[in-house]
Amino acid sequence: MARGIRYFLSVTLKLLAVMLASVLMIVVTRTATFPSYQTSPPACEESDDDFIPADKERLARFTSAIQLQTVSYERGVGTPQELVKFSQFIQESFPTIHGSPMVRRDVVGNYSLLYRVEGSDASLQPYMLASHLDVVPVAEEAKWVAPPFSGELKDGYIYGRGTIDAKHSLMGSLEALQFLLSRGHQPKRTLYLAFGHDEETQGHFGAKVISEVLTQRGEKIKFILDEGTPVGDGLLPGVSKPVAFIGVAEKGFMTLHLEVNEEGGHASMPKPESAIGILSKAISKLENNPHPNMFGTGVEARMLEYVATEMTLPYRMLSSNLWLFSPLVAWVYSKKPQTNAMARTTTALTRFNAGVKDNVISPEAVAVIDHRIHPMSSVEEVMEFDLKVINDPRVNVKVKNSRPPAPISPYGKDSPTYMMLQETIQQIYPDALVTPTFMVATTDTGHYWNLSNAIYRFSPYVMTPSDLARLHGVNERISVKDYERVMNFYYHLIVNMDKPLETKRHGHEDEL
Ligand SMILES: CCCCCCCC/C=C\CCCCCCCC(=O)N[C@@H](CCCCN)C(=O)O
Ligand SMILES: [Zn+2]
Ligand SMILES: [Zn+2]
Repeated sequence: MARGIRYFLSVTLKLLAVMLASVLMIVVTRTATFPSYQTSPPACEESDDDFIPADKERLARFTSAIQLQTVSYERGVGTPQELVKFSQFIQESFPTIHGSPMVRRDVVGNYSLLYRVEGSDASLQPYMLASHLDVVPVAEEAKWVAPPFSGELKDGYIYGRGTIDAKHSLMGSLEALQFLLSRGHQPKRTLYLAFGHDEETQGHFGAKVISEVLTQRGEKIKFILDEGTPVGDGLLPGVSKPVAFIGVAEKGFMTLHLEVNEEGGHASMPKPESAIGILSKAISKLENNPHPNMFGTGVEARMLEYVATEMTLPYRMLSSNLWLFSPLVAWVYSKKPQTNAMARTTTALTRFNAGVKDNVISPEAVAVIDHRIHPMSSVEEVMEFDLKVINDPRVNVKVKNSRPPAPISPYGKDSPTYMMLQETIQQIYPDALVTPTFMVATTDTGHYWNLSNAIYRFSPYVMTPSDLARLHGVNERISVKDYERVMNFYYHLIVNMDKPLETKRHGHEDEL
């Protein structure tokens, strides 16, 4: 009997050893032979007169744009006078654009701007560059090193609300267009510039109306580029080179209104449970029960694979073997807010209101939850999960607002438009790696899904880990160098969009 057990154990151990050796071999082989998704930057044809310098005039225009306090507060509550001023300022600052017979300008939804620059080849589908005129309000003004609406230049940086979100792309694309038109350039492909005025409150009166206008015109758009993920410096562990993240998708969102109504009364005779207590328990359950970690099921995994060959060895091994290490990477990702946001549907408790007086038991308690929905999940799945977690019929849960995750736009070598974007990025950042990702925040592109199946979100400035907090936060800023890159990025993009969307180099047919 004992011999039998010994034999069984030794066979099992041998089998395990063979399995382990095989797994090890696969891991080593994949690490050594994993394909590279990076392409070498296109040859540099740049000359001095093929470059937009961040000179005094251009910087002054950008500063003036930052000084306009185009704040969006709540849906439908903004700063109309400032938006009108911004619109006038744009008209005065870019006379070549506004005087060109090729350009049609429409004010849409009262304050948003839609420009159409007529291309010479009507057989080509138009494309669209998008941004927004509005900004978020300023909090903690005392902590700013320069006044938040000053556009002040300090140590090579321009400070101010809107410098990175997102007046750089609005002004940068206008500068590029003005530069090209002033040299007599007519684009081959028709180009739209779309600037919503209420992106920060979901674009219901701006981008949504722009989309309706374009739909009425029967437009189908070749590709759309909006504000988005940046060129990260130190954002991706294991990669020392800068990484340009192209947002090929975007999380959905669901804003929930939670309400509890109970009997109020005199604070001297409380019941065991109050409206405040019941709601607190519900939201505490939501916070303690995060939505499932979905890392490895979507674009976030491709993001790592695209840069795997450029990573330091341990990271390279993990990223080229996600079939095995996905659970480990998922766990690591869950540890930091910015990576956790890529791994799961997030739950942010953003408002909590109750009570009117110290000695009155509040009959009502209200909270707001801001969920950002992972591209592999859905509005329905998130709601079902929450109701199960709360599991209390006294908590009334209503959806204030929601949007499903965005469809995933084509990416990689099979997508000529993505490759064109990649090459344009490399013209500005020759040392950068380029990888697809999804946006954890939302953009106006949520209103453009019916216009195009190729929607990208990218902002051509560099962001370090410590810059993350500047976004919607204190000391938002962009370097002069980066603003110069932004202008030149749009310049190259417009020029590149006049070349055939290619084709031989990537093995595809020319397409419209
Ligand atoms: C491994 C990490 C790799 C991550 C790489 C990306 C790092 C992310 C860095 C920057 C993202 C910049 C995003 C800027 C766009 C912000 C858009 C925005 O503010 N949207 C608002 C819309 C509000 C609508 C009303 N709820 C939002 O999402 O809240
Ligand atoms: Zn923005
Ligand atoms: Zn924003």
